[in-house]
Amino acid sequence: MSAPVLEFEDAGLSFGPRRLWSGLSLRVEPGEFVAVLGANGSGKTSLVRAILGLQRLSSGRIRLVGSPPRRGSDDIGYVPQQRRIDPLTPMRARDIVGQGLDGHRWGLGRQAGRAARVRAALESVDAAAFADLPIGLLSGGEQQRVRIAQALVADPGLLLCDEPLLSLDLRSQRTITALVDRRRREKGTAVVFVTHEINPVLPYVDRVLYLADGRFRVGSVEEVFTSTTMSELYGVPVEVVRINGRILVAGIPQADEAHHHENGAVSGARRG
Ligand SMILES: Nc1ncnc2c1ncn2[C@@H]1O[C@H](COP(=O)(O)OP(=O)(O)OP(=O)(O)O)[C@@H](O)[C@H]1O
Repeated sequence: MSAPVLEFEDAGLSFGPRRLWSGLSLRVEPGEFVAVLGANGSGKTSLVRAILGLQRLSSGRIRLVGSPPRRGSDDIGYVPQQRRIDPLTPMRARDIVGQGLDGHRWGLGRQAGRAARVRAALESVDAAAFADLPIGLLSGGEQQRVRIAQALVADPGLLLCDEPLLSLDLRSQRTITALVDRRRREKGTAVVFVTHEINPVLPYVDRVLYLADGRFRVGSVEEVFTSTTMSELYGVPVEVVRINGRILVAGIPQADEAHHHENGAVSGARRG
């Protein structure tokens, strides 16, 4: 078996008396697509911060290509939560992608080599056509493709995405998820993809890490998205049904119908 790109060993994180998760063991292999789901406040972003070396664990350890996480690691391409960029931002798409090389081993190379890398990264997300456009003038979905190109330009072993689909329409969601899938298939890049909505990633996910109420479950979609597992995780009856290939989850405590259920799906929850 190949060495894991990312490994959690009996990892735990608590803030004071509040336990987000503990006893988490997980190996993410090259090319694997792992979706991280859970209610608001369940600890998804804290998990991302721990992988980035920005948050110390309370127990256990994380290994990234065999080493402890550290800030600015070459091994991670990070896509932060989607947010609109100011239309007046003067940078071009290619400048944004080039920032992904700053501080990396590729960043100091010849200018021609750098330009070729940036071009290849933009092509890999089908964004070459807007390389010279100001980033602020692109649509939300186009901006997100540029962010993914920035994350991939230094050729990391792990693509770490924190809710990259937020505020994107269904078509853009499909484009982004398909591009991420293509990358991991072609280059073996492992993917950890935080999302509150399983349906957009359903065709691609190998495993799910679902966080809830200090508990978690790791497994295939079929293993995690069952009424039994979800009811155990939340400690109340939760119903999971499949309709037309989509997963609907009903009964998560204090679900905020308005906040998280775009596309008609019910799979998130907001805890007050
Ligand atoms: N540095 C910190 N100190 C104390 N509590 C923290 C700290 N960071 C996060 N928390 C708490 O830990 C919990 C989990 O936060 P986190 O942002 O990881 O959740 P999340 O699953 O990403 O939520 P959301 O879906 O709303 O983004 C929250 O209750 C948060 O207030």
